Amino acid sequence: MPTTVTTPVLRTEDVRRTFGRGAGEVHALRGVSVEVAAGELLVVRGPSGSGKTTLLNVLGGLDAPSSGRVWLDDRELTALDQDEVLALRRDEVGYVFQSFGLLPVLSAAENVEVPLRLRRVPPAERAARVADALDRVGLADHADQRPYELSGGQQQRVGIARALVAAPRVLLADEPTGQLDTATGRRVMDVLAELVHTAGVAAVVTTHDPELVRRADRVVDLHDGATAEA
Ligand SMILES: Nc1ncnc2c1ncn2[C@@H]1O[C@H](COP(=O)(O)OP(=O)(O)OP(=O)(O)O)[C@@H](O)[C@H]1O
Repeated sequence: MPTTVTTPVLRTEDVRRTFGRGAGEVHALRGVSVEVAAGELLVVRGPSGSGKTTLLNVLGGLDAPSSGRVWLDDRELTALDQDEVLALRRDEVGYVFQSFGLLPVLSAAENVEVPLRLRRVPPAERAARVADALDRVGLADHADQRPYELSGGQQQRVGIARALVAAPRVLLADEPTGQLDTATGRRVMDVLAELVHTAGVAAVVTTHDPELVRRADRVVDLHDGATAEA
């Protein structure tokens, strides 16, 4: 039987993150080693204050660990300078935010288009990719509506389309269903999980929702900044 070797796209090695000093020191991450492969949905679960957001920030290059290393493919994020990390983030990482993070003056299509403009994709290609991304999240008929004209679940699906439109290697989502009612959150999570699998993106999603965990390929529990595989 041939064995399938899945090389991780994103990986941390003994990452520690300490905030403050002396008596006020907080050890947000205490030696976290995680990895996620292409097409894999890794859910990071943990109580409030366990270090989930800190871990996502470190994975996405928004924050640097106090020690340890982060790799995106064969590039060590923790060894790059700020401009290189910025470029990598722009080109290879998509984010989904708990509060959707859509620009209120832009239509759904224009919101989804933003990452393509940042990458200087030509207009005709932008239009085709935006239409395809909206179609994939089931919002082809809502392209011209502004965020306030959409439900919470629809807004988050726009957020997912925007995160994936530029075909990033990595998708990071911090409690993406945290602002949605349970049923809507689960439908949004179905869309997210399916797109992660079809797009082959390496995804890390934090959550409290036990149902969301069910859609994960792998679950890591975080407690006081330390991990245990569930
Ligand atoms: N910039 C910072 N300065 C000081 N302490 C911080 C900072 N960011 C996070 N922390 C602390 O690190 C710990 C982990 O925080 P983090 O936000 O990563 O937890 P979380 O699991 O995402 O929590 P929640 O589920 O409430 O969002 C907490 O004790 C928090 O107070």
